Amino acid sequence: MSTPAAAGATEAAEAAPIAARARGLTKAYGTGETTVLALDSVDVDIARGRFTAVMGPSGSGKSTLMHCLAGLDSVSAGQVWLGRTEITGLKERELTRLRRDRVGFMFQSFNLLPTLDAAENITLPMDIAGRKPDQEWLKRVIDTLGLRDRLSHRPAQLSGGQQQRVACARALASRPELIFADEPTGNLDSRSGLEVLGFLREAVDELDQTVVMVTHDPGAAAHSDLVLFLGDGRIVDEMAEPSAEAVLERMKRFDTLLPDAAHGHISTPGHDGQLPHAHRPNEPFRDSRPPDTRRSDEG
Ligand SMILES: Nc1ncnc2c1ncn2[C@@H]1O[C@H](COP(=O)(O)OP(=O)(O)OP(=O)(O)O)[C@@H](O)[C@H]1O
Repeated sequence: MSTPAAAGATEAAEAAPIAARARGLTKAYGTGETTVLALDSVDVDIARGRFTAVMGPSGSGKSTLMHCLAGLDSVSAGQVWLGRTEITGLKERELTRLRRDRVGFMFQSFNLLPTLDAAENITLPMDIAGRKPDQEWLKRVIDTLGLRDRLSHRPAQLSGGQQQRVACARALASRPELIFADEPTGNLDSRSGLEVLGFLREAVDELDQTVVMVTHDPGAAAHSDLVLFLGDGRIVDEMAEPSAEAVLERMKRFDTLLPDAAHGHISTPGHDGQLPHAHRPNEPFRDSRPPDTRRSDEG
């Protein structure tokens, strides 16, 4: 199903296993004087089998980047590939099929259907696609997430953490090439959030899945292999093997100076010296564990 343009990227994709790639990705909202440049010529490679976190101040373009990489939003300029398939230029029907077959999504709001029980919610995307779940895989996902005795419960009968675990299982059920998680722990208490992060980590380490997670939380980002930092619609930095402390320190730098290369000057961000969302009173993860123990208490 590759387009001719995607065929050109095939060799590169084979040389370096990437799950998603963007080149010159630009996204503008609105027109004329009200135009907002949400993404400004972003080049990014999402490595296969890795856990990538996307961080940055509020309005820096995190969600837009995720939506464009996932084919949920159109781009204004540039190219995006999912695996070897160039998705920019695909028709909506092709995009829908591609998302359904190859991408898993987890959102802060869970997006579970209230009339279906947990088991039905987990397999819904596959049912819609007319695909039979791999029962062995499904069993593993359900057991790892501790959902075995909750399968017949509807969302209203589940706690927030359990609902998010169902959403996590749904994202994983079809063994997608790439899982996008948008603030997956945002609505969870500390313990449930750690569980979900632990499972995403395990999905990468044990099940060879690829995860891209947008988060405001340095502690959550510390579960990733690589943090991409967005500022003003550009990737301004990255950090491998992050610790919560190092991510927090990097985020603090957004509070003082933001390079505004597009306009050739340094500007201050438009908020009041607070980390965007990172100082939320209910923020569950930051500094909660020493970096050297961050993977041992999960699973
Ligand atoms: N549908 C839209 N129409 C107009 N502007 C938009 C739209 N969606 C996003 N934007 C603007 O694009 C910029 C990037 O938004 P985006 O939601 O990607 O940022 P973010 O980093 O995810 O922010 P947050 O951390 O607050 O969720 C912002 O200036 C935002 O106001």
